[in-house]
Amino acid sequence: MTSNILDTINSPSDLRKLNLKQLPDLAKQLRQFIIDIVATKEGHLGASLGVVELTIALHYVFNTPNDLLIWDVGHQAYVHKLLTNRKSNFHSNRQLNGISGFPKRAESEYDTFGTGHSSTSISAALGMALASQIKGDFNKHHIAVIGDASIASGMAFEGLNHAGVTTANLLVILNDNAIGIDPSVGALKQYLTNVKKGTEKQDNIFEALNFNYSGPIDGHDIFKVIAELERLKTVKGPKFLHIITTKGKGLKQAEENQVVYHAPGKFDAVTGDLLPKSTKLQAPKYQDVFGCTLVELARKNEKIVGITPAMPTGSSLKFMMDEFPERAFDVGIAEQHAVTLAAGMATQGMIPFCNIYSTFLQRAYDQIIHDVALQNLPVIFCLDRAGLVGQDGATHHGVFDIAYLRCIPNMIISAPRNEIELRNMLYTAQLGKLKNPLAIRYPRGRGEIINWQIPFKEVSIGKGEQLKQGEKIAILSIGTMAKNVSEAIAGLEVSHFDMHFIKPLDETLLHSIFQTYETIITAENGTIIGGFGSAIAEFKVQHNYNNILKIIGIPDTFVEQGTIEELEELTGIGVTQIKEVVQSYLN
Ligand SMILES: Cc1ncc(C[n+]2csc(CCOP(=O)(O)OP(=O)(O)O)c2C)c(N)n1
Ligand SMILES: CC(=O)[C@@H](O)[C@H](O)COP(=O)(O)O
Ligand SMILES: [Mg+2]
Repeated sequence: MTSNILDTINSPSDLRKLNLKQLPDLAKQLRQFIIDIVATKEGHLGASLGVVELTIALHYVFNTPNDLLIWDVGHQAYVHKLLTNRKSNFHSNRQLNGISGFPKRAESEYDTFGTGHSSTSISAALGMALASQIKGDFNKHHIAVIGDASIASGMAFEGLNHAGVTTANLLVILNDNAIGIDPSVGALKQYLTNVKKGTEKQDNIFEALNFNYSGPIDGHDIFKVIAELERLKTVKGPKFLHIITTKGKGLKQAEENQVVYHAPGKFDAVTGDLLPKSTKLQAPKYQDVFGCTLVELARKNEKIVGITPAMPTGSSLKFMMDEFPERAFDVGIAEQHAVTLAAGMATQGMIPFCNIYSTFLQRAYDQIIHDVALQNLPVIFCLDRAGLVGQDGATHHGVFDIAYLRCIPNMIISAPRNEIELRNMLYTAQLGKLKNPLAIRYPRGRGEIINWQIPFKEVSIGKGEQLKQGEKIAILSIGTMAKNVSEAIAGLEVSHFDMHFIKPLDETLLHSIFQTYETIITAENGTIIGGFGSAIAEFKVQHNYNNILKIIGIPDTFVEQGTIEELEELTGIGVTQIKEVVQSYLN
């Protein structure tokens, strides 16, 4: 019976006391630890199982935290966290007041750079390496671990391009498991496949960029990885180590179903089987309302094209990709490219539905302005995961899109309050009457309507509606915040309006509201700064109204991880908090 080595390990200095022969057992124990925790606490499983040996080797060979290690995306950093003093509180991973699901500088000195969005590690590691050079610290190593999908993103190439003309002590480790969340795509994927097969005839592209390339080596052979890392420690300048791993390594189901086990939800730690899904009839996930509706529409409208930057499953664009592979594109982790690709298509009369999570669309901000809005091209941005997303935390909450889109001329910004409204907005967007870029924001998770696939109805752009009649106070909500509002004001003599659009505002309705009610409250699942409430405040000022105005939204702070209910309460947009605000104006 092998002793439990993991019990004796809390930090890399403990790890470095082990002899090589003990490391395979440690790897086994780390794998089981992660499986046991993620099986009940949920989280990202496959990626961490794929880098157990690599993570041990890195902390074994390099003098972390003096040597600086960055995990690209960081969803694969669970082993890293277990080996850097966070084993005892790893059960709090991704939970309110617990540890983050991604590396976070404030959490540990070993988390040298916060990640969560992909493809940042090379630039950050190069920045650290050049800083070390400037400071004359020539003994420090700077290591970026980046996956095969993440290295295909533009920003990663920008980092490689710069590093290749420096003498920085930088080691880029490509963790090549041939998959992102969904299978990786593109010419680089084909190139890497050929390199692994030994059939690549072209020059090595990383050597062509002046990197000292080594590999590909088996990323699960801990002795080989350690030996290669030891060798690379003595090599000067930018280095590139190509390792081959299996996502989900060590758990049969995770290896065989890598897409699902990227983040499987709860599962049986012993058998590896997913827990049975509830058989109760449930409202659909918003992503499925998007995915199924787009297929329905695409069957009748040949101009519809769908685009996703590496999230076919997460966005449910996979349904259209399956049925219309010639009109639905996974462009890889390339949000900037996705937006301008859509713009190009729109110039040719196509109707592009560009589906990008709210948080990931942040990466393509100039493309939205420069390539789409300035040319007033009718691109339809489907912002999934808009609002608080829950356990992914601060790097992933889609709370900035209202503010970052609202200031852009020509933009139309809609926020359907439920699944039927989302369907109708998608339907309206492809009628050919749209002359502007349109953003449709909707949340992560399920809606509330079981029978949502009903006949389409055209939406009147820029029009709001009254949902409830009351006196003195009017509460204006946007999007699915309507649900919290209607629960909060149940039984109260308060009027409730769903404004449907953040831009353009329904000014006719707003004038009537400001001329009828003393107090106006706004509610949104987005930042107070620059959001929907700010737009209403601007309207109030521009038209010299003196009504009382209270804005309910996400405060000016980064919101950590937790359940959506916990975070709504924490940020003041939960039912109880909204009710307290309303009642304070009723008394
Ligand atoms: C900018 C950005 N876009 C999309 C995502 C969503 N995402 C998280 S992990 C992932 C796939 C990463 O694949 P890879 O780099 O190969 O790492 P692996 O999971 O295989 O270890 C994607 C697309 C993200 N985190 N950041
Ligand atoms: C790590 C990462 O960025 C993605 O896996 C993200 O967590 C997906 O979010 P959803 O689970 O909302 O699709
Ligand atoms: Mg990968």
